[in-house]
Amino acid sequence: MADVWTPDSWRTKTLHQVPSYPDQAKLAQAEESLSLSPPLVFAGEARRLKSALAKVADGKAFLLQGGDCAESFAEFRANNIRDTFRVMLQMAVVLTYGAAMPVVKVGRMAGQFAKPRSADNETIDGVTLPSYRGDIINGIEFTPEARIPDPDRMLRAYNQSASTLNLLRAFAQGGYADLHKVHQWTLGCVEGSLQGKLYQEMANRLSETLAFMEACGMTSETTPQIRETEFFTSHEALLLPYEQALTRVDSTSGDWYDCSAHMLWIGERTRQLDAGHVEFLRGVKNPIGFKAGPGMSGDDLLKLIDALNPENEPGRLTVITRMGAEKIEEKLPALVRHIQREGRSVVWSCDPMHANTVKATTGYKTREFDRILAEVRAFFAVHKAEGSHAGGVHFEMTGQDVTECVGGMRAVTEARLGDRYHTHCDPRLNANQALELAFLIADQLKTERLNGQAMQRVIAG
Ligand SMILES: O=C[C@H](O)[C@H](O)COP(=O)(O)O
Ligand SMILES: C=C(OP(=O)(O)O)C(=O)O
Repeated sequence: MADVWTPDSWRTKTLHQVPSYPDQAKLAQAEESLSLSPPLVFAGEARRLKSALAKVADGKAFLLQGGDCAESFAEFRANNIRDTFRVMLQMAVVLTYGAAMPVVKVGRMAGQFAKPRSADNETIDGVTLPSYRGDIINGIEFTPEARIPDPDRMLRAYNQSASTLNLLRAFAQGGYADLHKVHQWTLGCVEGSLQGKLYQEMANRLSETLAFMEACGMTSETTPQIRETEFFTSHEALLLPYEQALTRVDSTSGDWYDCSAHMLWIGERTRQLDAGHVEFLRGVKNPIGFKAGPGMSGDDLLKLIDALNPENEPGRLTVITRMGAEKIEEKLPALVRHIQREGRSVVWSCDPMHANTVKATTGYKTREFDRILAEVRAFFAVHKAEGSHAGGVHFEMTGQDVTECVGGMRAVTEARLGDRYHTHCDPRLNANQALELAFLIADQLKTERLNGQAMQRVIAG
């Protein structure tokens, strides 16, 4: 790894999953245009998220990270943004209730466009074309023209991210997220389901509490925590020309921040220690994460942690494990032990989506809700056994009533996958499935909290 980091030092490294643009002059123009455009987030916000994540690392808060697998130009609608935001709010309320601790909300939104792929090419009916890599790179249409990487797509993704972020900020701070509106966040597709009913009951209890607090003088006007919420954005920092172009020096601290999102992560396919993505992210001061799949050894994990967070700063690093329901109990304990033994501070988060992808007999890429649940349950069990904090979850989900993952209480069956299968890449949880998971996690967090209290009583004698 080069000693001196610069925003472009990644260019001297091996690159995985970054496209070669045939039109280099157009690429340079797009990068120039982005580098002259306003940042999407500012450094102070990224620092606030880092402080919030430091509390997660310390066992005093919980991270909820979720949103689209791949944002797309075609699905860019205010209602889609609002509905995903609503489900995130609902999940956060459910989790806050269970955990009795703050929930840090981070969307896979306003920038989650680029996708790493398992194969470079795709073949349909004997025709082979380059794979689709997300709307920021090429088009999903199966034509030779659409699949050519086009640098102008970066500008469109930037503009869409700016509008999305603008709306998210308005929702989070403009009154929509006021806790008095807890009943109104319910989506039509959730009404009448068991999780919808559970949510209504919890919302009723919350309303009573708010009425009590109001009687004590704490209202939306007096208490910003009731009136508004903090909502952060994140995406996989895959397309490095785009990330570099949005990287700026913060005038307050003199440090570099990638201002395309508050938090960035490195994917499972691009976390090689000596390659470009690790090189780029080690130099920006945002809170960052990386995915850890079942092939990760304790030593590899430690090396990556030390490369990305040499000062062991709490909140800087989130390890997003994605082991698969079958492997997590075998693989995760050793990693947790190793990191505890070496005294590193990380947020442990569970992505139960990416190692549980299967192909349905109908040909659709899907995930079984039961396996997602099983990975989440095992994640909590392992952390409980190792005495560490199960810090967060990371989901691909949407507020839309899609049929992409099979199972759940309002079961999506394999035969119905085709009804509303809209994802541009991987299958997402729909609103009902996401809320069902939130209730399960809330139960786990409640158990963790009550066990902790019991332990405190024993220690106190
Ligand atoms: O979302 C993540 C990846 O891009 C995705 O799982 C890769 O999918 P593929 O195996 O279809 O390329
Ligand atoms: C590609 C992703 O995940 P992973 O790197 O874990 O496969 C993702 O989260 O979109």
